[in-house]
Amino acid sequence: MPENAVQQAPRHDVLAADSILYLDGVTVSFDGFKALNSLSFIVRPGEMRTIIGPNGAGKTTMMDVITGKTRPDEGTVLYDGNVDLTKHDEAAIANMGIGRKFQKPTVFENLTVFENLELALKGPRGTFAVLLARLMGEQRDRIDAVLGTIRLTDRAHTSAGALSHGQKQWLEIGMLFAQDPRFLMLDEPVAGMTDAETEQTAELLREIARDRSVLVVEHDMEFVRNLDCKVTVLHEGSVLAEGSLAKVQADERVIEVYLGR
Ligand SMILES: Nc1ncnc2c1ncn2[C@@H]1O[C@H](COP(=O)(O)OP(=O)(O)OP(=O)(O)O)[C@@H](O)[C@H]1O
Repeated sequence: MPENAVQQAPRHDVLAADSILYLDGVTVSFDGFKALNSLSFIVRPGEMRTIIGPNGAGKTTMMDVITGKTRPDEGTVLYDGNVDLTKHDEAAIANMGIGRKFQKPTVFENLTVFENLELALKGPRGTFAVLLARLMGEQRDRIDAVLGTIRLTDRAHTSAGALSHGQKQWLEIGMLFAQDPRFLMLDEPVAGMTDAETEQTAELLREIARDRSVLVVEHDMEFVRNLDCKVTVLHEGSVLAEGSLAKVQADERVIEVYLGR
């Protein structure tokens, strides 16, 4: 190579540099069927992103790849610009600050709201034994702050089992938020919520997203509109369209495979 030639950086180094999540050409096959088919998209630090798409588009598989539950057959999955997530297991990835909320709430019904948050704060996947340890003042303040964010301050000493479905979802979001993740993924957080709860959930997620990255998989278009962020449309394991909700809603291909049905 001539002495003054500029060496071309690999594409992913350039594009990944300013990303919290970078997927490039990610393929996952199940018995020859491609659940993800060269999936590529980028989430910037501090960004909130919604992922929409018909059933079977690959949304769950995508989250499984990010959290280390499923290994891709091909492709690049980088966190924070340079951490190759395909080389780490689920526990290590959770410890890096990637939180995932599954569709159904899994709070401890017999414990109070406060105790649930206390467990979440005492360490990932905390045990009951840690309840015996005294809370530091700082942790108490953190729980109080989280209670405010998830709109459950006045339910702090109610048992979680007595909460409405929507409030249980908020509590679980709070349990993840308490651990201060840098990147939070939520799977259909408003499924089964009332309209009022759905609206409040959009508000609380926008608050949470002020100082972290959030990725929301969702079908409820009114909720997606309220989140007011960039939307990525998945179809057959790849990105079909990306942009503002208005832009993807006007896309003929999106209407055909998803919205128009
Ligand atoms: N473990 C598996 N073995 C075989 N096929 C699978 C497996 N997991 C997912 N699939 C298939 O891969 C495709 C993508 O599934 P995935 O669950 O990721 O889609 P999705 O977008 O999350 O759908 P939904 O909105 O219904 O949850 C589907 O056709 C599904 O049947």
